[in-house]
Amino acid sequence: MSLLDVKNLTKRYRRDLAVDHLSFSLQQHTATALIGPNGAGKTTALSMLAGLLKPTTGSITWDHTTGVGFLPQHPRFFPWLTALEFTEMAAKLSGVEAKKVRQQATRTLEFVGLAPALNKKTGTFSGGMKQRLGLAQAIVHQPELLLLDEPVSALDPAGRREIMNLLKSLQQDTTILYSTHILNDAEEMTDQLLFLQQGKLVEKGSLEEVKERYAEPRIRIHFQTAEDAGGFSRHMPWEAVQNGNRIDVAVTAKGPGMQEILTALTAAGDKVVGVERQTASLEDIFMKVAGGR
Ligand SMILES: Nc1ncnc2c1ncn2[C@@H]1O[C@H](COP(=O)(O)OP(=O)(O)OP(=O)(O)O)[C@@H](O)[C@H]1O
Repeated sequence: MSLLDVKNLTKRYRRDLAVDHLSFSLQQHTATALIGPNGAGKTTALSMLAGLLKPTTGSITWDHTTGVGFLPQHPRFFPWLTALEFTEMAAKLSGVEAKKVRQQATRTLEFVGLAPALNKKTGTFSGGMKQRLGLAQAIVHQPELLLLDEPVSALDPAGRREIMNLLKSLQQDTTILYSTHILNDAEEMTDQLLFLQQGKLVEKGSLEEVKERYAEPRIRIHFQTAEDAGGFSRHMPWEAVQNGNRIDVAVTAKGPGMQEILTALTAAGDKVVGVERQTASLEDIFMKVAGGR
């Protein structure tokens, strides 16, 4: 069942189209990753969905009883409030019942790993702590739909891992739409990928569908030395890319078949130390899509 339907959503700033006829749906309890280069329109799209920005044209259809939580790209806090005071304020503003506010805020702060900082002023918080607090204010009212603008991009790898794990645990009973620059994260938590470029949706589908569409299998061959790799690729009739002691051979309709490669490898004997099959990573696909294939 779709929780939200977006049709031809467009935002124009003077002559520039920041978001250009964007259409997609969010199915309940799924995670959707919105990816695209700087300036692609991710923040503008999320801000319209969060109701903070008026679309120029297009429609956003959803059941208005659905609770929505939003984490902006650069969340701001009142530095003189403690984490608990701030989260309680967010809970009240989001309509949490007065008698449940304290308990709900405390539990949420514990969930995002801020239990030791409950009574610390937010003005003293590190970037990672602020990001956790931003997430806490977005989820304190247990929304069904969570919109997150770059929830992990500002964090170090350990912080990213932790927040991604928190988001994955929320995914069981929440629908999540999040933007990210970190493609490994998108690969990890996504039922649907939306690639934005210059405001337009240029690719959409599940991770498997998108990978299948851009699949370009390659065989990676590792040699003892870079000289061995160079010698092999010079005497080989196929197109290969050398990188130190390894080469990548594209397996295409016109290129070599597996059998031919294996025969060539046998001839190379003990200069070869390993062979592996590679498929396109999301990073490769992103470069192709963003590069205007
Ligand atoms: N208030 C504004 N006035 C004019 N142009 C704007 C405004 N906000 C955004 N834009 C333009 O709209 C386009 C999309 O910007 P947006 O911030 O939505 O992209 P983004 O994908 O979130 O980028 P980033 O990854 O850098 O955050 C950009 O060309 C930007 O310059």
